[in-house]
Amino acid sequence: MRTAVEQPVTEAGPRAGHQTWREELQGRTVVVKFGGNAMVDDTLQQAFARDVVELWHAGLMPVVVHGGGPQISTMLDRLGLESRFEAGLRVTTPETMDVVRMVLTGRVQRELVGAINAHGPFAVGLSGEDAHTMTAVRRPARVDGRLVDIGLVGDIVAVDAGTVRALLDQGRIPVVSPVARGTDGEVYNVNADLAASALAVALGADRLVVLTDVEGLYADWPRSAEVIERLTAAELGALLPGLASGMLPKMEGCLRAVRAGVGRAQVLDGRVPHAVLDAVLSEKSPGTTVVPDDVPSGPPAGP
Ligand SMILES: Nc1ncnc2c1ncn2[C@@H]1O[C@H](COP(=O)(O)OP(=O)(O)O)[C@@H](O)[C@H]1O
Ligand SMILES: CC(=O)N[C@@H](CCC(=O)OP(=O)(O)O)C(=O)O
Repeated sequence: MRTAVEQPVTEAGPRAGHQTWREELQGRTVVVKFGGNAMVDDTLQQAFARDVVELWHAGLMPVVVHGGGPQISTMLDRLGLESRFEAGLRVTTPETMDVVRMVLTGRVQRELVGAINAHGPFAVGLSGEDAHTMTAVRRPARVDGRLVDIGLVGDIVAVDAGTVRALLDQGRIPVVSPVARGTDGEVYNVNADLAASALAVALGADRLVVLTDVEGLYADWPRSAEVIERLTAAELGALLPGLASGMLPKMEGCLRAVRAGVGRAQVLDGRVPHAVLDAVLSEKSPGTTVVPDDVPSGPPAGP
């Protein structure tokens, strides 16, 4: 059971149109992945921080997993190092890994923790490395049917959610960086969508919400901007091999989550102010929603 943090928040409160706040929201865990592309706009980052605090006030237990791909690329560029991706995953040399760790845990996570804590003593930042929260093994990328070595990129094989759960029980909002300890003693760079998915599964979360810089999964990207509003895990499984770039790990994360018991996974446009709040607290279901195979078709009801 969650205990209240000491300092009450005074400025955050219900937004108009959210009369659907209900008893059933109490105590639900929602893992929110905040993508690096949505983070480059400072106003959006402040709005996101406020939304997360509002979710907390509504009785939910939000957990944030952040990205930072563009921020890593900018820093690599400044240092004269190359940014290269295979199947949406960054090719990570030991030199790159130092920069990834520094930017994600040292800068992006700190900024987000600061933005949330402008509303009260809520956020506590941690890296997937801390207290064995995330353990990974080296993963290659699949490119044109071949497995390609991409260096220190990890796939999560174990999550110890104890520290995150303890923070939630204390009334905190954990902010987690997607860096993992390897079973071989190395430190691994983990795609943030896949890290959020693994954490959502380990926490038995009700929802995984992924904020990005497009409206959702486009059916025929880049030719058309028609968003797929809802699909089952089986339908997504069939589409997955045809997906490209950043959308591939994102949808792979959604698929893994709903297959492993998360109630639903949503990909939303993080450029829309308060997207996460509208998606979680109202019946509206923008973006793309992935549901388990046994959920009947039609608009999803409630959280
Ligand atoms: N089918 C698709 N639908 C939508 N976006 C797609 C699709 N395929 C590839 N993309 C690309 O994926 C990008 C989102 O992934 P990414 O850049 O990794 O974002 P984030 O930083 O939020 O994780 C979009 O901006 C778009 O360029
Ligand atoms: C292996 C891998 O690709 N890791 C990502 C980690 C950050 C991330 O995923 O950030 P976004 O969510 O903003 O894309 C990277 O190095 O860019």
